[in-house]
Amino acid sequence: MNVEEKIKIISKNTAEIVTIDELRKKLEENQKLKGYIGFEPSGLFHIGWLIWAQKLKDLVDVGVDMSILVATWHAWINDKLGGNLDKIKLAGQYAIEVLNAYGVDMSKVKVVYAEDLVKDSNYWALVIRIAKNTSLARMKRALTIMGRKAEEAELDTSKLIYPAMQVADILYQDLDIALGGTDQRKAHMLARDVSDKLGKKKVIAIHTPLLIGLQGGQRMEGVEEDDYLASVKMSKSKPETAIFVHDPPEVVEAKLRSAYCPKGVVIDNPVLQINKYIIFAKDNATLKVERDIKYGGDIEFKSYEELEKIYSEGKLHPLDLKLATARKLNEILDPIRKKLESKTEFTLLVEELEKGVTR
Ligand SMILES: Nc1ncnc2c1ncn2[C@@H]1O[C@H](COP(=O)(O)OP(=O)(O)OP(=O)(O)O)[C@@H](O)[C@H]1O
Ligand SMILES: N[C@@H](Cc1ccc(O)cc1)C(=O)O
Repeated sequence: MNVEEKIKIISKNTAEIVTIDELRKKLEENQKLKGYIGFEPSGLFHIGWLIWAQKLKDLVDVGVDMSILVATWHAWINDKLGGNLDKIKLAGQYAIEVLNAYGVDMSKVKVVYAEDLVKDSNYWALVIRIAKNTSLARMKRALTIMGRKAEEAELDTSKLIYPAMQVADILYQDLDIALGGTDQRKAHMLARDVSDKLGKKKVIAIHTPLLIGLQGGQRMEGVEEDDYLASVKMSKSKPETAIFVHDPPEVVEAKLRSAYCPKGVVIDNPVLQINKYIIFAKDNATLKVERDIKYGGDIEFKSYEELEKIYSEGKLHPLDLKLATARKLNEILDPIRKKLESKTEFTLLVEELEKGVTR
């Protein structure tokens, strides 16, 4: 695979790469690249996460040495799962299982637990050096990477340490690439800025888009784009906005039937976004819409662009799109559901998490 082919695969369905020139240079120099994504293991895995899971897969496919950080301590700081570290760890194993079932070749991905990093005093030296090079205001603003507002730094002091830890995760592991949704941007920019001062490698940030929640969104003047997206994204702590990977087929269909999807509207339409970022993210994907002959008969889309065009022209009824999307999404989720059903420890965890999601 040549450099341009690699770049094409890496950049497909990304919101931004900071910077693409740095990435190209490293690929041209044939450097062996090390990348990571971190996540807080705090419960149910929703389909928004499949967007970065796909990118994780792509990066593995082009030969990047990827690791996944199970951010147990970070989740604990962020008050997830009632502060129960055992449950947090189990939720981490559950997410790894989902990634495996989704088709990420986990034999090629190193799984790192936050415990592995925090046991080394050098890690903590880095955290302090990062804090020393970051203003309090910037550290507070970075709290959006944990789904919190800057003011929430006042809740307890550990929250202020979280962004420095996330930056230390990157610098400590000497990474070339940090992957995450666009809401992780502030951590990655901070890592890039302090790396110069600390004489560390400047990480390349790859950001995947945030899937909007099933309720869609209402843009308001004066609200910054990042804040808007963070408030309307599909989120596990707002289960009513989300389709979870373990949801049974009929639940997936019911959720899609009631999703925001006005006729002809493309912007912030979750059903179209599911097509763009999840269904058509797969090679050679198609979407078959079954319709009565009097409504134009069956139609098969071979690319997302084709689908978007027809939909924006009002030539495809929302319900037809929703039902076709449910069918296709269920095909993608089927192997994940089957894998999870066969593991009782995870079925119990899912049941428990469904009863009382804490953040
Ligand atoms: N709706 C989404 N679409 C795409 N990626 C997402 C979405 N929500 C979160 N992510 C990405 O998933 C990773 C884990 O995020 P996070 O744990 O904050 O998920 P979450 O569902 O928003 O959880 P919480 O509701 O607990 O904040 C991050 O890289 C984040 O950017
Ligand atoms: N901040 C990320 C989780 C994370 C934690 C530590 C990291 O190094 C990376 C990512 C989130 O909320 O999902």
